[in-house]
Amino acid sequence: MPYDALVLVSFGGPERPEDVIPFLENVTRGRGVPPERLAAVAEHYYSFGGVSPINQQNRELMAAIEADFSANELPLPVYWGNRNWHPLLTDTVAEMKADGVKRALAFVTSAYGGYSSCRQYLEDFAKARAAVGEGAPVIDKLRHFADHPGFVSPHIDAVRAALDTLDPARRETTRLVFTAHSIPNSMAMTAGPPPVDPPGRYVAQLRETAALVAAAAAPDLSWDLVWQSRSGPPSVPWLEPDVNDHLAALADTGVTSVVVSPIGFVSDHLEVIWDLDNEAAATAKERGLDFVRAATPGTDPRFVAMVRELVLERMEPHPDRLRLGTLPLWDTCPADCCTPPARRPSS
Ligand SMILES: CC1=C(CCC(=O)O)c2cc3nc(cc4[nH]c(cc5[nH]c(cc1n2)c(C)c5CCC(=O)O)c(CCC(=O)O)c4C)C(CCC(=O)O)=C3C
Ligand SMILES: [Fe+2]
Repeated sequence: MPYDALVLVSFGGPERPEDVIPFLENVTRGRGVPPERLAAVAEHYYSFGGVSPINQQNRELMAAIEADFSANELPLPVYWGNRNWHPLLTDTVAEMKADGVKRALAFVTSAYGGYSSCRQYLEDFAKARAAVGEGAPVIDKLRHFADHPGFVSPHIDAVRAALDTLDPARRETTRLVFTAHSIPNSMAMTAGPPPVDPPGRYVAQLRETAALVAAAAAPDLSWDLVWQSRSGPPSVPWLEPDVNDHLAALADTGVTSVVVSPIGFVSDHLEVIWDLDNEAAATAKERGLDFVRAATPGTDPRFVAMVRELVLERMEPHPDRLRLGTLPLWDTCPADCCTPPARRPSS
């Protein structure tokens, strides 16, 4: 077997109030995020006792992957490391080296292309390996899974289940609203291998996934793809419309009910439970919209099995790709894919 471990790599989040600010500093170092935005986001974390749910969700995902590997006789140990908070990827890579791991596959908890969602993770691998030095394992990232049935099917079922809670008499004025993390327009325009076709790989993949989920879950309903959790200085343009503005606009055109499906994410982390369950839900209420947020894959068995399928696929010489979409796909990103944004001096 050419690989001897799997490493789960994620964003990371604080689990104690005193870790919130150091975590936010790690996330935003050199990114030009204004202090007012940071202070506001710190409050979102404090309102949950300073505990982001993301680490516990990754512990559960890791346990589910281990159980699935073992049930399917795939003898790979599973590790977990984060970009921004403990367990930090560098410490994990050091542990992997100490355990004698030579060559690992990485499953990143982000389905799509783009700098923040893909290339920055490759940079995280390189930084961690450089810090560990001689003998650090090689780390190969598994492919984008935006259109993998193990990711799309749980989203389809979640949208169906959400729709089932809404008033069927209002079906004709019900709308599906898919959301993903906003990114700067400039980052969207460089997402993918050059020359990047507009609107960039991140947006193109999200549109394709949204279309797949909508077509299967509710072909009779209209849908939109909108953006959430905008960061950065107000002067820098990010993908729009924001989900809150969009909900208000929908209410003005006679929509009565919305299912909000966070297809940009794999679990109910803080961006989901604050920005949607709290903020977007409040916007909907203010505008008199019936609102229901669809679930994320989390530890859905199909999503967990997908990780194994991606690993096995990667070990095949001529892999048969399990996928529902048609956008170009590759195992190894070209070196000039998703160019990093210009760095801003840290404040
Ligand atoms: C594309 C994308 C994903 C999806 C792909 C992936 O999952 O990787 C994602 C996920 C997440 N983003 C998260 C949290 C944050 N993101 C921030 C800031 C930023 N995100 C960006 C993009 C993305 N972010 C960008 C371009 C910035 C500006 C700074 C920069 O240029 O890098 C900030 C700073 C404060 C602020 O919001 O301004 C925080 C706290 C959490 C953890 C939630 C938890 O704790 O449960 C998760 C999963
Ligand atoms: Fe983010």
